[in-house]
Amino acid sequence: MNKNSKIYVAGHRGLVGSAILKNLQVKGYNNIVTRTHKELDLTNQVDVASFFKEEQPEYVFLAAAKVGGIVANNVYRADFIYENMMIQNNVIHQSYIHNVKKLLFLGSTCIYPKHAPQPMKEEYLLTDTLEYTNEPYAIAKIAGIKMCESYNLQYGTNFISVMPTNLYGPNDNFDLERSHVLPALIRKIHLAKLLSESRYDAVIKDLGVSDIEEAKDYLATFGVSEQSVEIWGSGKPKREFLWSEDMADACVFLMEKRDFKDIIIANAMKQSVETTQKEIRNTHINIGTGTDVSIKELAETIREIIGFKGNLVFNTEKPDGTMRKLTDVSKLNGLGWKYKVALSEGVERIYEWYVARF
Ligand SMILES: NC(=O)C1=CN([C@@H]2O[C@H](COP(=O)(O)OP(=O)(O)OC[C@H]3O[C@@H](n4cnc5c(N)ncnc54)[C@H](OP(=O)(O)O)[C@@H]3O)[C@@H](O)[C@H]2O)C=CC1
Ligand SMILES: C[C@H]1O[C@H](OP(=O)(O)OP(=O)(O)OC[C@H]2O[C@@H](n3cnc4c(=O)[nH]c(N)nc43)[C@H](O)[C@@H]2O)[C@@H](O)[C@@H](O)C1=O
Repeated sequence: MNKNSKIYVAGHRGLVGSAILKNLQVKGYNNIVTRTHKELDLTNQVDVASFFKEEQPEYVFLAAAKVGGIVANNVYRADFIYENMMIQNNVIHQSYIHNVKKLLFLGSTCIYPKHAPQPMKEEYLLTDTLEYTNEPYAIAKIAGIKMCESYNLQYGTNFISVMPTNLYGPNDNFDLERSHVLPALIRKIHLAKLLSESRYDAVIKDLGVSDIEEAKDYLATFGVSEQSVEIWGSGKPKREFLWSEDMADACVFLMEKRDFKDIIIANAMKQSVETTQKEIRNTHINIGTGTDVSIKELAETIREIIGFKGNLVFNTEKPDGTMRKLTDVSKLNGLGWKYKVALSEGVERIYEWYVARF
């Protein structure tokens, strides 16, 4: 990519897309194309084809997707599989039709088997069954990886796939039902603290309701009160969290440095056919920190940073999901990239961002 290359960032207002856009702008890329969801619905085949014909982007970051936490994935199963498959089919296929030089597809570590050995290496893909709560989303993501791989092999395209761990940062979704754990706990614990300090105007404003009784009733449905905050599940599952701006930096780094064709050619030159085929099946790359914490530890860190004195109550009626999904990041580290923002620093930053924003 050179600084004048035409780059399309799909999903540029989301958690990851907004961080990729910022990273590219800071690095001096000056020919970036974007469309909001309202301007271009990526599930619409005809509209996506017209967009590519009109704009002819040279590089594509595919950060638009239907995304949500464990309950959203479990409840809106049809939406997760349908929308994600439609978005990625349209964008990947049109990128091939319009000779896009390189595309970066974002998968997720939930593509790996529920009981994969830890830490999870790229080669564990498709070796066992998936976690059921997010199976439709994971199957869509696996189809995306295989689509990139298949187009590369059949048509000689240069489409690369990355598998990020759980992400958090500015422009995240803070919805109490549909979001991921980290933004959900930031908001729940923040609101509990405001209640405990009788800062009712701030609670009403945050929730957009008309009075404090309505706010308290609503929060009670999520187990939030001045004395305590409900944490879903047992608190025992472990998760690995990566700051979204580090994630964006890794994406731009890989887009600049990594080529599918080079990997294939290099491997074919030096290895047996069998090893080359194995490598072709594992061209996706994990993006993460390589360290994880339990949900209980995460909740305690957030409670301490926010300064809430109440209790954390674990609701085991809610799903735990995968007990552990730690990435093996040796491939990424070997290419020369490592994360910068530690979890405690990231939680402080996102809490500041949340308070300033809301
Ligand atoms: N967040 C996480 O922890 C993780 C995310 N990922 C992956 O990273 C990528 C980005 O996720 P993230 O930034 O968190 O998601 P967000 O929900 O924050 O952003 C998704 C973006 O996609 C846009 N979008 C969704 N549907 C459509 C559509 N039909 N047409 C056009 N635009 C659409 C959204 O627009 P709008 O808001 O207007 O609908 C939004 O800008 C996804 O592929 C996700 O699977 C992978 C692992 C972890
Ligand atoms: C990124 C990843 O995100 C999803 O997977 P997940 O990691 O299981 O997602 P999560 O962040 O929602 O939960 C992590 C853990 O935390 C617990 N937990 C506690 N209390 C709250 C809570 O209040 N909200 C949420 N959401 N979870 C909570 C929750 O019960 C679980 O044990 C995938 O569906 C898929 O989208 C995907 O790839």
